Amino acid sequence: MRIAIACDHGGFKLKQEVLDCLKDSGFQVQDCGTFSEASVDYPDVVLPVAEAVARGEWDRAILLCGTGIGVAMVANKVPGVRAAVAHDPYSARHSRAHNDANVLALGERVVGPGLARDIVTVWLQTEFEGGRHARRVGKIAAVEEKYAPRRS
Ligand SMILES: O=C(CO)[C@H](O)[C@H](O)[C@H](O)COP(=O)(O)O
Repeated sequence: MRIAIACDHGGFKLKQEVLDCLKDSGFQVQDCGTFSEASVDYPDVVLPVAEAVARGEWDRAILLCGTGIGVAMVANKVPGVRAAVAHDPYSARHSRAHNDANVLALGERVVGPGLARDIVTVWLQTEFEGGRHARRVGKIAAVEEKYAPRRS
């Protein structure tokens, strides 16, 4: 599985923790920044990663900021991205099983490193269940299509 990870300054420390967790578990992960705690604007860092997920260059991405909310808002503007803010393992598991989330958003100011490790682990291990959930995810794609710019 090809995984990218990115954060703003508010998620920098937790990104390092999650990177260690992924490497400990044998995952290969590309660190897409930011690379220090200097203040940056989260849309600048996470939009290129979300676009790469939509193009299929990454199977999954993990995005971090202070709350997880800003990075998820940006990522969900990109057609084809389904970003889930999940701060408990139950939500993380169901964001995969039911929503086929391809981006996980985490907030360093919300969860501690131990819980974040559990969340990331279950999120990466859970498969999409398909079935009735595929129909619903298809309807999310239909919403994207409805609001896509018309090409003539
Ligand atoms: O975008 C966010 C909220 O959804 C993130 O939490 C940011 O990390 C946060 O807004 C950054 O705040 P700061 O006061 O500039 O550190």
